Amino acid sequence: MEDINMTTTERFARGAIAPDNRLFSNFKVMVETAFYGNNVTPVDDLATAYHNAATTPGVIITDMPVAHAADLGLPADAKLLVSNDGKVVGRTAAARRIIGQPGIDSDYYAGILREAIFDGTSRQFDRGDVIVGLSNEFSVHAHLCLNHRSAPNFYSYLLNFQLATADARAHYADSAALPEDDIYLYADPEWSHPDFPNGLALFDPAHNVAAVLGLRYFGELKKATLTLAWATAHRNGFVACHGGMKQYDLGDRKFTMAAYGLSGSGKSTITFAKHGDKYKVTILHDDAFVINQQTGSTTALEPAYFDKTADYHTYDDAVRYFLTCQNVGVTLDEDGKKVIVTQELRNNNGRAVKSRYMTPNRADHLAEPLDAIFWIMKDETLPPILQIDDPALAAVFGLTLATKRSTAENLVGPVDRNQLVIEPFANPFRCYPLAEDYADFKALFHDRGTACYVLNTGYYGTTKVTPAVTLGAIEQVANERGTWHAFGPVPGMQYLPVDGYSVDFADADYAQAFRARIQARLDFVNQQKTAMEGYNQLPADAATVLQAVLDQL
Ligand SMILES: Nc1ncnc2c1ncn2[C@@H]1O[C@H](COP(=O)(O)OP(=O)(O)O)[C@@H](O)[C@H]1O
Ligand SMILES: C=C(OP(=O)(O)O)C(=O)O
Repeated sequence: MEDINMTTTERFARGAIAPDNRLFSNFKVMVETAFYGNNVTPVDDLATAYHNAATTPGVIITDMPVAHAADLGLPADAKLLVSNDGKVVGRTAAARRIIGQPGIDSDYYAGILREAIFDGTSRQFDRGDVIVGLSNEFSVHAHLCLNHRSAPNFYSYLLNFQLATADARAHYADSAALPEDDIYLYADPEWSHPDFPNGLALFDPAHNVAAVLGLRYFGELKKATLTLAWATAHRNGFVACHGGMKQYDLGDRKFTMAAYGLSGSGKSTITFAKHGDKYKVTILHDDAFVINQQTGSTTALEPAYFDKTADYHTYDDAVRYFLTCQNVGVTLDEDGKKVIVTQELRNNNGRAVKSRYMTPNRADHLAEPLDAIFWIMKDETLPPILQIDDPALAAVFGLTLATKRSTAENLVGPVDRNQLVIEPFANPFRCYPLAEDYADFKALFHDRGTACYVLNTGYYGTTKVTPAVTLGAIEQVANERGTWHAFGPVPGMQYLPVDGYSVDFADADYAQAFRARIQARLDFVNQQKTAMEGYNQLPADAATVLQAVLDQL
């Protein structure tokens, strides 16, 4: 069977097509079958995908040329394409349902999905193939079947992941075999159902299939694919990371770091920071990668970047690398040319798919293990940067990563964006028990001696931590320059003094506020014993570590 597949399984010997083959499930069969309908057209080259996108009603073909068009396999005169979604301009976490998790009635969702797929047969779809994971250590074959009306997002998808061209297939043909299904993602934004007014993103992670229904935002397709790829990685000896990763070449040594943060919290800003071009920086990726648990090496999952356009003005040099934009404006420049309007003028969370050429020193795989992990939080009681020396505390701070939701997310119901939320390891896409990620990250700190820092990219008290402060702090860590001070009475934690962000545990209000935040973390750990029928319950040491901090305060 293996010899007719790449790293994951697409084809099956006829005798292996049976209910006792663990690679089959009803969801896998439902989703994959839809790909072969006569309403589905295969699209296997970027020129066709570009043409389909450019001719979709409402798409704007700007007058902004795409840099490196030919290198990317695009028509030489390809332009930046703009498509806009409507009311919802972010990812809807509330739409996610994971088969196999407590409270999810798999028969009910099987019925919903069969009906959705039948409903889709009245529309035209496109299908295409990509590779997720850009090294021979980890690469997964993935297939998308998407409503043709969403041709702009189909084009973005083929750009965002590695298109499975004959060359790319050959390149990854020798990859480590993964005993897993290929990924199949079916998506139909025109689906609607009264029970799911905010859409439905349904996953059968054990069989690498998902259906994204009634949702137009490109990030849904990207993150659905990563959800399955991360779970596959996790099952096969890799740590799944929702983070940005880069490596500084400091002459006599290298400094390899990753920053983990919830959507919109600063991963891209930190990863792409140029530090005034003082250092040669190699970028692995700003959103997703996996760590090989045996060797510590890292692999990026996507060649391109999908980022906010908030910090780019129309004439920013980086805009040359924008391939598509979502939820941004268009106006005419002084020559009457159609150009994009960014900086959130039209709506929040304007986005662009940008090519890898934006980062001249880009690597898909780094052999050197991580020197440091930065947890990005938004917790008013944390100074701009903390160092956590104690490996147990380092893992527990990642486990209880406290942050706020940004406009990258479409919040359903009365959810306050200023409410502190705990999002373990900044990964709301995990579809396996949390204790497994806790064990993986704990091993990085305990066994590999990876250093740990916490960045606060929100407010410290009422003072905003600016990107300049965050980037300056990271630079000091990379250069081993700063002088660290004990963080009040907490053993194993230190902070880097920054003007305007003083730390004073003698201030009773501050000490009390910090204590309350540690208590909130402990409460979160304890709640996992019963929440979701204990699916995410944690080993006792997680609570013990937090209780020990509380006892010191
Ligand atoms: N201290 C900070 N560090 C990083 N980004 C910050 C900070 N303060 C504000 N920001 C802003 O927050 C946004 C973070 O977005 P981005 O880096 O794209 O996040 P992500 O990659 O995690 O989705 C940017 O607009 C950035 O300018
Ligand atoms: C696109 C997303 O994430 P990020 O802001 O991390 O790029 C997302 O979560 O939908």
